[in-house]
Amino acid sequence: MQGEINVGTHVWVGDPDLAWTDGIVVNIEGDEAEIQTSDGRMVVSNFSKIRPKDLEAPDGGVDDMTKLAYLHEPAVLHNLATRYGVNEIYTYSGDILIAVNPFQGLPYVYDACVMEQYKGAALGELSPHVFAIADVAYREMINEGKSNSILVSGESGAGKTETTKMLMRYLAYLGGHAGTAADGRTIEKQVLESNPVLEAFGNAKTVRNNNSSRFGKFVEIQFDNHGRISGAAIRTYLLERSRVCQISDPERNFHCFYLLCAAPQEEIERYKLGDPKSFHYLNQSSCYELVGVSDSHDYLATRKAMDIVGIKREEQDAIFRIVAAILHLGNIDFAKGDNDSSVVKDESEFHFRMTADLLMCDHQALQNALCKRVMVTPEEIIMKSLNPDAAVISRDGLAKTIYSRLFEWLVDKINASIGQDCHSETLIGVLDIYGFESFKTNSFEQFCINFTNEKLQQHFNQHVFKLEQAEYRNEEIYWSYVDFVDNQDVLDLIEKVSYPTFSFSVYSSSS
Ligand SMILES: Nc1ncnc2c1ncn2[C@@H]1O[C@H](COP(=O)(O)OP(=O)(O)OP(=O)(O)O)[C@@H](O)[C@H]1O
Repeated sequence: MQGEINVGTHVWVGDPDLAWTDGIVVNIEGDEAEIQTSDGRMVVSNFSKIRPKDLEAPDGGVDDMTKLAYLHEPAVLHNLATRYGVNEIYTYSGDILIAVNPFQGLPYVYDACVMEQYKGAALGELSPHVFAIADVAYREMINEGKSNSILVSGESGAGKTETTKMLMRYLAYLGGHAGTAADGRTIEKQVLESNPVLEAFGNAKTVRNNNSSRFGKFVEIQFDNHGRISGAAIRTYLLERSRVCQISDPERNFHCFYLLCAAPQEEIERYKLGDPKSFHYLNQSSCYELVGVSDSHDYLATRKAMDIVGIKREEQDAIFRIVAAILHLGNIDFAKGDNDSSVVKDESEFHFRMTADLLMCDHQALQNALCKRVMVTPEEIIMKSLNPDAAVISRDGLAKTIYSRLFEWLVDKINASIGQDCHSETLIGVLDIYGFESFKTNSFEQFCINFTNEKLQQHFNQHVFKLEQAEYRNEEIYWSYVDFVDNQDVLDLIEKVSYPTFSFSVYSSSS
């Protein structure tokens, strides 16, 4: 790189605030260059943070990164920023589509005329678009008779879920109107309409996104021999269970808790709810409301969406009964009993009774589940009393388990209502999954999320670098080897671990 850069060369130089800024090299000494930046500053930088700038790059950027003279970070970022400046949010990098979140409605980008234009157009014939990717997946499925998957990846708030919705809308447009539910609703409509229900129970406000999906989703759209949608299934992964009992400022718990606290008065009274501030699972953060969002409106909208996806009124009542039970459960505190055991504190008695009543379970059974641990050995079953701290862990374990089972039940219910086509031989899958996460404190959940992403990255590396380069080598084509970070060793370390076998199993009654 250093050889390409001389005094007078136009370059990009690393900048702590802007990531990269452009300028001209005015002096070189050893490993360092002095650069006059285009915003009038003089900076000195090591060559490792300097990249050559292509002066012939078109003013409006290029629609495919492979057309860039230099394919380095500042060139890629500059190209995306230039295009974003003229509302071009999509750019190709070969046959991969990069989407930059516009954070504003762009109806003209997604309307019916645009869908019609992309129908059957070859990739690259029209401007980069998410519809073009869906179109290729669909055409290849029809022409080659094989299933395809589209992977939507990116960090939180990047726009994965919105992109997934656009993909689904376009696939529904291409393959719509084959199977209909008994009441005349099409399968594709039911899949799209399941979004508000999944979002109410699986989404939450985070620091980066007011409506962040706290689960991964793989939607399978099944097609018949004529290329028409004949069934669908939604599979979910890695629900962030820990959020049920632990939230940090200024985040919120899953939306459904706040929706229920803003339900009509009659329901509030039925479930003995009230101000969200009075519930431990909600008041660990000072954020209760979202700007521009009405929880009471969204509660009614969620009920309506549940009607649409075929969840009966009595089932809906049962769902919200469980949501209310979890809120009461979180308010149960424990005092020290005899011999290092714990008992429910007197002031929590009301919440304890409400939890048992709403879960329709025996009071003593709930007390045991919270305050005792059952250990099963080959010889006997041992009941061990828990101290108050352990009982709190047990309580939170129960809340997380009930919530994640409720979520799984909802997904199963939606799937049963949409219906799968067991005769379908081809499908298009759309995977919308969290990107890499790295927080101040990382837990097992981050480990699972990052491991999944590392596996997906490896799949990408395998196809984009390894197989491609192997083919060049076989065909003796001259190319310059692309160096990339290969974390296969890390994956092997995790995946090939052999677990010791235990001679007895431990069963905790609450998890
Ligand atoms: N194509 C788009 N057009 C308009 N607005 C968009 C678009 N993509 C994203 N947004 C806006 O950005 C917000 C965040 O997007 P989205 O929820 O899709 O992100 P995400 O990558 O799925 O995040 P998370 O991983 O946290 O769930 C959306 O609520 C929407 O306001």
